[in-house]
Amino acid sequence: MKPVVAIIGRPNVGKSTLFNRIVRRREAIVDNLPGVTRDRLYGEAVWDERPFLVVDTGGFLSGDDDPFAPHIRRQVEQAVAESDAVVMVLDGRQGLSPFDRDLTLRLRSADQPVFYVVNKIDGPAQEELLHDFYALGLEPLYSLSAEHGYGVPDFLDDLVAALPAPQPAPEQIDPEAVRVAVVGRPNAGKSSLINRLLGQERMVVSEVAGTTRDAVDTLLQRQGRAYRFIDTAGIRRKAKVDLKLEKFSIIKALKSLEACDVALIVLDAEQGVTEQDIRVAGYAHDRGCGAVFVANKWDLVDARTLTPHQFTRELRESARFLPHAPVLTVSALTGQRVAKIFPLIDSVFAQYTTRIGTGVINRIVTEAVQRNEPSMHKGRRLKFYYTTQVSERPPTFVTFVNHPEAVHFSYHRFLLNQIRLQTGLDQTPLRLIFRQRTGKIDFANWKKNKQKPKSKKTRRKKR
Ligand SMILES: Nc1nc2c(ncn2[C@@H]2O[C@H](COP(=O)(O)OP(=O)(O)OP(=O)(O)O)[C@@H](O)[C@H]2O)c(=O)[nH]1
Ligand SMILES: Nc1nc2c(ncn2[C@@H]2O[C@H](COP(=O)(O)OP(=O)(O)OP(=O)(O)O)[C@@H](O)[C@H]2O)c(=O)[nH]1
Repeated sequence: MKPVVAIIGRPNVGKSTLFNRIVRRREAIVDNLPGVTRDRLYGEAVWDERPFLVVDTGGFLSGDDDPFAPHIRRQVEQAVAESDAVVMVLDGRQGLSPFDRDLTLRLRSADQPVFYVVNKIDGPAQEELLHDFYALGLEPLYSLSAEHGYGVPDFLDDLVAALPAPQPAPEQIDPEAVRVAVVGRPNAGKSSLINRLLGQERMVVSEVAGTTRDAVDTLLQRQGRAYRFIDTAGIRRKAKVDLKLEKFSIIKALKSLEACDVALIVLDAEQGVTEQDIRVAGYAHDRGCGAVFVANKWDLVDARTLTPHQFTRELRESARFLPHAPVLTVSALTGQRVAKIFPLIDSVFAQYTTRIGTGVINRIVTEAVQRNEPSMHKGRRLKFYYTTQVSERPPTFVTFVNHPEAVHFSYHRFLLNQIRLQTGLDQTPLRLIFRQRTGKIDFANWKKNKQKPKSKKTRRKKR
């Protein structure tokens, strides 16, 4: 699992510029489907072969919010508490503000490593702007230019060195259990739903140390199968004491999604589909986990004005990037249809972990290509040589092509839809990756070739 780095600081110091610089190289390649551009508060980054997630907390606030407003303080404090490292950005041109002093005092008691970054130092000549910051005794202090990149590599070297050691992938921690994340905006009914789910039948429920930092998971057995509800022990207890301190936490949601197989995305059906719901769904999409939309509070919906069918259509329209997530309308309050959730988790999980034999997938793609040939590329025909499943969670296929970069996204989508249709995998995300392959493939030795890629020299000879 990837560690999370939170970027904090007052408005306009350059948090989003720094964020973009850190994640830029990755962002361009993560999404290949159109219509998925969303306003992102977080991104994946890799430095020195260490992957991590970066969260731009500036996105939590609107531009002119008073930095001393209690809700903003709380957001920042929460971000600090939940991340694995904190980057506090300061403005080298504006100097220190009361807000900076206040925040740095609070950060002294943080458990995580804190990096102080003085931004807008666009070259060595400007280092003298740093005196004030040194005087405050901030350590470690980095001067850099997020805009131009000056000083950024050194800073990143130290940042990744301070991150916790990479954790084993969740499926290795707990190979038996289905890991479930329950996410959704505040007040959607997550805790009510969890309590209703866990109370619905005779189940052995226990709390275990979490798969994410500082979290306590809920473990349960149901009909001979184990489920791990990630970071939910706190949510359950909170409902009992009715303590409503916590607000929406993007970092918590991200971490739970990182660690899960199946996400229950809880919505408040009475409120309709909101932007925040779609944002949460977007995280699930990015993560590539299985997902189920749980439209809660259905008891409050007037059946004459909104049918489950209409609600589903509205949701599908807004979350087009998750067409495979089943939608279920429930009421945590009355228990209506809550019993259908576990069977849905099971069927999504089964698809999410499916393996399709090479012969089968290869035939599906070959036939699809024969039926609907791709357009030419620079006067040459695109050739699809061979398809195989390379991993599951989610099922991921690689197709070898003579010109991978020339496959149009609509053709990519066509092939994915064909795979969906022919395999019946309609409830899980699927991935299809195109790889370069020139000339004919040696089927018998394909596996061997994959492990030991041919040297450039022999490949050139083949052409
Ligand atoms: N000269 C200089 N300007 C910078 C640098 N980094 C950011 N800026 C400028 O500072 C301004 C604010 O940058 P943002 O990245 O939007 O700041 P932010 O902290 O995300 O702001 P909020 O979204 O309001 O929280 C922009 O006009 C940037 O162009 C830098 O390294 N040098
Ligand atoms: N009518 C009705 N009310 C519900 C239902 N589920 C939850 N509620 C109410 O909605 C409110 C929020 O429920 P919670 O379970 O605390 O929601 P949550 O998503 O855990 O909230 P946060 O802690 O803010 O994230 C409470 O007043 C619940 O009683 C439901 O199915 N029907």
